[in-house]
Amino acid sequence: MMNVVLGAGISGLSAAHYLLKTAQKAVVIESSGNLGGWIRSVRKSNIVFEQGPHTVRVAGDGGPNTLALLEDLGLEDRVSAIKSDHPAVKNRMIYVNKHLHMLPTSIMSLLTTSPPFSKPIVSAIFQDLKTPPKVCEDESIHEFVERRLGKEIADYLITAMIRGICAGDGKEISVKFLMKSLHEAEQNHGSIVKGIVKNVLKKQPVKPRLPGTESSLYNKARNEKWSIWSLTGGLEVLPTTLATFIHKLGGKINLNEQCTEIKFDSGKAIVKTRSCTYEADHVFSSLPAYKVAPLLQAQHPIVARELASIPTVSVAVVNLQYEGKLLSQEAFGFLVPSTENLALLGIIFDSVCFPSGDNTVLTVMMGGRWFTDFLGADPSPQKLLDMAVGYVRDILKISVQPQSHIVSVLRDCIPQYVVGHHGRVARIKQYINENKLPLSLIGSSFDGVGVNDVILCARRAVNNIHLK
Ligand SMILES: Cc1cc2nc3c(=O)[nH]c(=O)nc-3n(C[C@H](O)[C@H](O)[C@H](O)COP(=O)(O)OP(=O)(O)OC[C@H]3O[C@@H](n4cnc5c(N)ncnc54)[C@H](O)[C@@H]3O)c2cc1C
Ligand SMILES: C=Cc1c2[nH]c(c1C)Cc1[nH]c(c(CCC(=O)O)c1C)Cc1[nH]c(c(C)c1CCC(=O)O)Cc1[nH]c(c(C)c1C=C)C2
Repeated sequence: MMNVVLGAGISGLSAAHYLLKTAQKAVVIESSGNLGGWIRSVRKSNIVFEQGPHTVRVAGDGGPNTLALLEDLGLEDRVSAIKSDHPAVKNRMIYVNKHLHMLPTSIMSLLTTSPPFSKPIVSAIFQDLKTPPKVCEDESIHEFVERRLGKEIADYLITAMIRGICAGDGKEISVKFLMKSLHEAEQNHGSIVKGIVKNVLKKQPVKPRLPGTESSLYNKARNEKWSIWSLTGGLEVLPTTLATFIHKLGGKINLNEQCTEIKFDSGKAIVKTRSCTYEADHVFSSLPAYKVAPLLQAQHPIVARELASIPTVSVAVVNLQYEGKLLSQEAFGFLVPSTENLALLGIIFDSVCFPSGDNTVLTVMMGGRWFTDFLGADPSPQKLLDMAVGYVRDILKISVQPQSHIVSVLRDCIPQYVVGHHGRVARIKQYINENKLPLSLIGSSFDGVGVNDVILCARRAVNNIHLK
């Protein structure tokens, strides 16, 4: 079987790897001159600055799968793990009313009142139990949490979390993005608490693990209680190592080649680029939905319209390095809820997460859903640097100038799973199935925005064409 994979980000490279491992052929077509898509690690002054993802989670459906991939690639010794008792895991803060507040983590802290909350978090349980259910297919995560758990939790916790995962607005993002099971609990049992209790009492069948996702590395991660990890040299080591394996297994990666059209004829796919036409048995597209839409427009305008309506947001990322240990809090970083009305989304304390010598390393993230409102259409690197340094000075009280910095604008880097997203994705998949198109849509626009999600999605897509 000849397969064309569009995009050499982590999804496209993973799909090619899985295809080649099952003795299929794969050619990867990438429009830019780089591997890894949004995974970008830049070494400067002997420090690795991450412009995209910083860490990957061990937990969740995709966690074991990614660790199995690392083991397959021989990257076990490069893993830099952060255990669950590390301050970067335990301590997360939010910035509210011009102050940083540690989020409650222990049972005790849930029982006591601590600012910015006016009641103990545990009181949300009573609100949930006394609130009648609202029957609905989907709604915003803010609306759901405000109704069931209270306005403060929705305003402070939920909007911050949504900014820290998809740089989006909690009032637009679907409840199913992060709280699918809690939404189902309300729909099926009338409240979150009742749903959770019923599920605990009803013996849940053990979810079978996807074959091939077992690994000694995951067992080690479990035994040693890893929570998140990165790689020595930066996360970009993962896509570059994948590319080496793809070449070794006989696959091809064509950089600087942009796909311009996909057509289907007699069960085959015709993929056009500016310089070439490829005939393939199957196409795996890992491009963001808004970039796949025009490629399908001529032959499949209905699905193209659905794809084009999955929005994205841009994020300005400013990496900063200061001499000396200047942070007064040991934490992963802090997030800014939407209530604060700031361009700043949050700051990651990289030097708390990973050893960085006698330096303070920070990543300032700005814009997201509010990019043009606060930063304008095309902010200059100097403006973004000044804003980032200003936030660090005002909030973290670090008033010296950074020794080095990198400013980047990540255009349309994170898809937004707005209310109705899951229905839209189901319709797109149904269209592809009904029309028997030899096409798999993978990447972060559809079934999860994290690194684990997109690698797992690539694996499932490759497994699925085997079954057809
Ligand atoms: C700022 C930021 C922080 C993040 N932090 C985390 C984190 O901490 N943890 C985590 O798990 N995840 C994080 N993520 C998410 C993670 O980075 C993404 O899920 C992942 O990188 C998406 O990979 P992908 O391969 O699906 O897409 P992409 O990386 O977008 O790759 C798609 C590729 O397709 C190419 N392409 C586009 N158009 C064409 C065309 N017409 N023809 C050929 N090629 C084309 C692009 O150049 C690109 O290389 C973060 C993302 C961002 C932006
Ligand atoms: C401020 C902006 C952003 C920060 N990180 C991201 C953005 C847009 C992107 C991102 N972060 C996470 C993921 C998903 C990973 C997954 O689901 O596997 C993505 C796409 C992980 C994450 N980061 C934070 C949280 C609460 C999560 C969810 C999972 C987890 O608990 O690890 C918090 C957080 N992100 C940022 C900051 C400054 C911050 C908190 C202090 C930056």
